[in-house]
Amino acid sequence: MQANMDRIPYLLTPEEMGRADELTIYAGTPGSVLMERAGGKVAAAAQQMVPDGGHILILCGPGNNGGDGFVAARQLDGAGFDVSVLLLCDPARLKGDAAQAFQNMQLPWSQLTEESLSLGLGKAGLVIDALFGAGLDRALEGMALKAVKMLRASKTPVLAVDLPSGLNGATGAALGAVFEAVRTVTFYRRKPGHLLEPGRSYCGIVEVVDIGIRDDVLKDINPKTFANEPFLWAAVFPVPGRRAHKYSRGHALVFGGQLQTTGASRLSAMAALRAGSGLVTMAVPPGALSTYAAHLTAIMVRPLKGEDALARALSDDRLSGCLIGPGYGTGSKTSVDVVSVLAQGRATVLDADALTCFEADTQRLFQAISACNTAGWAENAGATPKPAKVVLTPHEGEFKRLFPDLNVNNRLTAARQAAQASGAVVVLKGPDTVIAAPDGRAAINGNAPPWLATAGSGDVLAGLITGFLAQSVPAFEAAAMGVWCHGEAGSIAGAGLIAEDLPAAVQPVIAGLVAERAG
Ligand SMILES: NC(=O)C1=CN([C@@H]2O[C@H](COP(=O)(O)OP(=O)(O)OC[C@H]3O[C@@H](n4cnc5c(N)ncnc54)[C@H](O)[C@@H]3O)[C@@H](O)[C@H]2O)[C@@H](O)CC1
Ligand SMILES: [K+]
Repeated sequence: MQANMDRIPYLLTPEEMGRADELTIYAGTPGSVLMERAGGKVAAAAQQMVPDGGHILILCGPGNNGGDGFVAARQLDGAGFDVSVLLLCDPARLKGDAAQAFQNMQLPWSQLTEESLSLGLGKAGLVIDALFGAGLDRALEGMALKAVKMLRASKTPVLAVDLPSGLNGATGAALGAVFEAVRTVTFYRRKPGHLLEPGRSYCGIVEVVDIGIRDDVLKDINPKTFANEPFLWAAVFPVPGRRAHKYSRGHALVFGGQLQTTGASRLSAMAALRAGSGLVTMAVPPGALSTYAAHLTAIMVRPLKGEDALARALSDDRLSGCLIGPGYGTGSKTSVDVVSVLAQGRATVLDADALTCFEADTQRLFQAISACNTAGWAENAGATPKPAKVVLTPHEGEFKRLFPDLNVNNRLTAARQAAQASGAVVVLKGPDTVIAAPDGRAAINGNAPPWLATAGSGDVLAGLITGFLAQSVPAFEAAAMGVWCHGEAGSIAGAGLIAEDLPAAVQPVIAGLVAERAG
């Protein structure tokens, strides 16, 4: 259990981290000891960043983040480095462990002013930002704000303690001006703000260091936020057994658009096949059938013909995952078809047009999702919400159309609230895609290269998730593995990629995951 908790990529909000500190202190490790270890690790990082004898300027704030700075100053001085300490507040304001660390420092210090900072920057090879960490509760102002501007102009590298000052650790939001670090040393576990933009861009390289907090505390805290890394879903990653056949590996149904827009859903279907779905069928308008057929080989194509075409397409019991939306059109027929698909109770991904068409009537969508989630369960099968079967994959614009009241600037909370409101797993796409489940779990993705911002990339993602759903992977994990594989495929395809390159690039990603699991 302990070994596994080590590997689960938990992210702790600053409040949860405060609780981890409290529980550790309660269990017998004084806060001053934690601070000593934290400051020591910061000093060690600083030593790697400046040559022996280099000058290090340490900016210390009024709380425990500043306390870590005092400890680092003492240890760096002891190791022979030339350090200057600039204090933002009156030392009389320091309290508790930080006041003690200041006392123990026994080094000359100065007030942080424009003059002292300018003097320090003239000789420093590194600045340690120990102004504010988890306790920041408002935008930087006064001399802290001026310091951000002066540091930016001086181009001196910054090592941030816990978080670059000015950044909200829970949301990754800039509360105003923020220090730009080349490296951030944080304690015990990463915080959401290290992965969510713009926070991630301000942090530089994030290093997580051990300060002696034991994983036992996690049982009390029960964190529900994770980095989207393979350990999160490796246990349910679908690997075919030796006796597998194509019918045992799932059958995905992808709905295709009209003749003018066949490309989007074709990309999705290819991706569903690459994700490992044993069979993929496309249900397409009869007038576009020959176009689809001419461009697809391993994927079956069926015409959606006649009044009950949709019902017939959905009647195959072996279908295990559906995707509707890419290139489907935003007319009222789309919303009717989506409701019909969801009424079948199958695991389903709704993307693009299948989201936009509900802009004026989101309740109808949420009711259809609820019906999908409960389909197949006996009415008396417990009152608890049923596991989500539906995945929504909006980009920010689509998200705002479906959830106009939610604040997309706080992407983690917005995605969580959207998942709760809709009863679906919500994949809020972006450079820091957030995957949120109605049960409160959320994962933040960090491996997507900016080259993925290209036409058709989202269609591939929707297809990957559908392919995993079709193999009976639960919705949250299917969405998380789809997003991760998409990011890795983007890195493999590399600079200059186009969406057509992505399905093939998924193959080495899957091979790598399987090899890692075997080894
Ligand atoms: N025992 C612990 O709790 C540990 C805490 N550690 C450090 O402690 C930090 C958290 O310490 P604190 O909770 O004291 O918080 P901070 O050190 O981040 O600062 C909180 C103080 O700053 C003030 N403040 C907040 N925003 C301000 C603004 N914009 N302008 C001026 N003043 C502002 C607050 O009123 C409060 O007095 C962590 O980030 C980490 O660096 C580490 O030493 C490890 C152990
Ligand atoms: K800081």
